[in-house]
Amino acid sequence: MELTNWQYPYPIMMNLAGSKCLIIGGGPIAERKLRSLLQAGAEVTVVSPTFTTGILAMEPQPNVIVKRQTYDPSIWAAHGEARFVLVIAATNDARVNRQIAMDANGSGSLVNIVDQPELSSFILPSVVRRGKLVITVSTGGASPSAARKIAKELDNAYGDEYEIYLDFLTETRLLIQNHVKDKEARQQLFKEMLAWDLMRYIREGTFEAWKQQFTLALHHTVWMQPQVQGESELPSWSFINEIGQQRIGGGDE
Ligand SMILES: C[C@@]1(CC(=O)O)c2cc3[nH]c(cc4nc(cc5[nH]c(cc(n2)[C@H]1CCC(=O)O)[C@@](C)(CC(=O)O)[C@@H]5CCC(=O)O)C(CC(=O)O)=C4CCC(=O)O)c(CCC(=O)O)c3CC(=O)O
Ligand SMILES: NC(=O)C1=CN([C@@H]2O[C@H](COP(=O)(O)OP(=O)(O)OC[C@H]3O[C@@H](n4cnc5c(N)ncnc54)[C@H](O)[C@@H]3O)[C@@H](O)[C@H]2O)C=CC1
Repeated sequence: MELTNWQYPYPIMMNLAGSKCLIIGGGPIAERKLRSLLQAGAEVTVVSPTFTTGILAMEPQPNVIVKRQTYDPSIWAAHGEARFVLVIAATNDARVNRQIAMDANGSGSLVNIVDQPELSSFILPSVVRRGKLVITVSTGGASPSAARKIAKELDNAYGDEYEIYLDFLTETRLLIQNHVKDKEARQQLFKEMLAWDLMRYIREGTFEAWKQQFTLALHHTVWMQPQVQGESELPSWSFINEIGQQRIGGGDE
């Protein structure tokens, strides 16, 4: 279906930890959306007269509130000031879903109407995760199956080593941010880090040994010595870069 009012979707990553969300409907589609909202740390109210066994199994969780009733606009008022950040209309009744889209208007909530993307303010992509790495695929509603298929291909292409890799980059980036005061040197270093063949070390099993050597060497650089912090005379970043490129085992280069 052509999403007539979806000319140029704006992709964002949201922090939903502790945010209140609402799902109307209790079928497999509602269940799928509930699962992903809970993983994101949201507090979810689910309104429906019937539920899948999967939803009922999630009911005891402290951040799941189940209401056994058909949709009623009073849910907005009953909820008072604390508005729902996200609302998902996932009933199998297109008219009810449309009504929810209208009632949500002006509530400040973003809405996903599972059978009418043209009434939605957000839609969900297919997702592949490797720790901090999140790869999302969207076709803007053109073909959810195609989005899923492409995500599956990426799922195969990006292995678990990316999780280890990103954890290392996070750790090292923080360390460098805290210790290397010179902005240009910092940014140069972040770029250089990407050229190090760390994925190869991870695959070869030499990563842990390399990391130990790297961390040790990094802590011995002038940057890590408290007395030189903030001083104008900074050593060249290329020193750390040299350490980064030093391989351990796995043959020579
Ligand atoms: C617009 C959107 C709104 C939204 O839900 O956010 C939407 C709408 C609709 N989906 C329909 C059908 C199917 N959807 C899936 C699967 C997924 N659908 C998802 C997202 C989206 N689906 C949004 C657009 C995403 C995009 O294209 O970028 C995924 C990616 C994410 C998620 O749901 O979390 C998730 C894969 C998760 C994974 O990776 O596994 C499957 C396959 C399956 O279930 O296995 C089928 C059956 C096959 C088919 O139709 O292709 C129908 C027709 C209903 C009917 O005809 O009855 C509509 C309504 C319409 O098209 O009008
Ligand atoms: N966006 C997506 O990814 C997809 C969307 N769909 C659409 O999503 C709809 C829902 O799919 P399923 O979960 O498989 O349907 P389903 O028929 O299994 O479940 C519908 C649920 O909605 C509840 N419901 C019905 N009327 C209600 C009301 N007035 N108030 C509250 N709850 C109500 C029912 O009790 C039931 O729990 C489908 O009709 C289809 O159009 C289908 C496939 C994928």
